[in-house]
Amino acid sequence: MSAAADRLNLTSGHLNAGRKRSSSSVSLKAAEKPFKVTVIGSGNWGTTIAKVVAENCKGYPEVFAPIVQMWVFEEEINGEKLTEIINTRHQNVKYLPGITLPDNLVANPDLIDSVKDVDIIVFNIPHQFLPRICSQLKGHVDSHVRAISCLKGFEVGAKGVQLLSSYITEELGIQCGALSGANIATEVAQEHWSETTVAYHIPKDFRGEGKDVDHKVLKALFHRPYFHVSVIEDVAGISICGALKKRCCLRLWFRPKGLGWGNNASAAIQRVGLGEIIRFGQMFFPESREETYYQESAGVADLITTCAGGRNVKVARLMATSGKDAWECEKELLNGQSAQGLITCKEVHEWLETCGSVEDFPLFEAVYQIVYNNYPMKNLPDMIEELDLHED
Ligand SMILES: NC(=O)C1=CN([C@@H]2O[C@H](COP(=O)(O)OP(=O)(O)OC[C@H]3O[C@@H](n4cnc5c(N)ncnc54)[C@H](O)[C@@H]3O)[C@@H](O)[C@H]2O)C=CC1
Ligand SMILES: O=C(CO)COP(=O)(O)O
Repeated sequence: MSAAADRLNLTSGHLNAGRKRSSSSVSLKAAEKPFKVTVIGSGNWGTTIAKVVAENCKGYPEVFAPIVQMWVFEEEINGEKLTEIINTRHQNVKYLPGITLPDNLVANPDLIDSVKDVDIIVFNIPHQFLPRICSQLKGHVDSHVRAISCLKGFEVGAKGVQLLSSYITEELGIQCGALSGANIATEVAQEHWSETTVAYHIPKDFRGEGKDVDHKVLKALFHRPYFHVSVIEDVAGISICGALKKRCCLRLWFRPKGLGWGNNASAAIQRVGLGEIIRFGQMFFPESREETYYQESAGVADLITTCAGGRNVKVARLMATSGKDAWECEKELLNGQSAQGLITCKEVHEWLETCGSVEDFPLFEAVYQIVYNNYPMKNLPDMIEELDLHED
């Protein structure tokens, strides 16, 4: 293949050097052996990202193998296996109804088989299932494999609070970046324009352009005309935003409306929440960059969209208006999907308690007390105020 012919032009997007956007096309070297991609997870976001990835794998056969495997936690829907429904009718009728999936996306219920000979794994499951998935994958994933985590959450355990990408790297011995943004899954699935942020560090054992995953390959894998990708280095920054915005703050965002308060109250809570997210990053992940919170889709933009229409907000709204507990509301509203804010809220509280830092995060703590100890929501302003006074 000639030097000119073995390079592809990605003209629809911009690859970022730091935050400098370039509107010029990106030249991508054809892969020596097209990268084989597997998506682990088939929920609302898992299926959406699998659709995006499968479209691009079909579109760039010089870079990616055309068939994309999607590992599905098998279940029966009206007597039919979900994998069979996806592979024959090309729809995930339970988690992403009404969206036609590309026919090169193959649902596979066998986790180990789905990662056979794979080069790139895209993790996309609710974070509470990650430890079990990783323990099953151990020994079945070669160290040359690269990964991207689309999960939003932390792993909190004996080692403290860990990014999920770092957890995957530690458990499986593979380089892992992250994808996070203002991305309500159904909007992306319907191809309504959205932005996202991918963050990835090129590892020391990088094997070279055309042989290994770099920022251009990741851009080609995730960028669509309706899904614009910026690729940066700050894995910690985008992961912290994704985990904390909905887990610990967001649930409150809709509460003001549930309580009959207005936009001013919502804005106040978002302001305090953003401050606490940044403080959390600075305290526990000093490598994260403050500008990521303001400039990237994964930062304040995700905060805004999730407050406006995310699942955690819907759960919070029902809690506020019905008086039911969070888990009842999750069950009633989400048909098997997960409002993971409920779990992260507790995990973060326990971690802050261990560190003696609860008082540095009055809003996070107020959310925890409301969800787990039935503190009245209407006391929120005072709870934040009181804790502020404590600080003084
Ligand atoms: N849905 C959304 O709009 C967005 C979600 N995210 C994040 O993406 C990640 C994945 O979320 P979704 O795909 O929306 O999941 P989801 O909330 O739709 O969860 C359902 C998924 O969990 C699976 N599941 C149930 N029990 C399981 C088990 N025991 N083991 C393994 N899997 C099991 C189900 O089969 C299904 O695929 C989460 O971290 C979420 O925070 C990020 C951006 C947008
Ligand atoms: O992460 C999301 C949007 O970016 C979706 O948040 P929810 O899980 O609250 O729906």
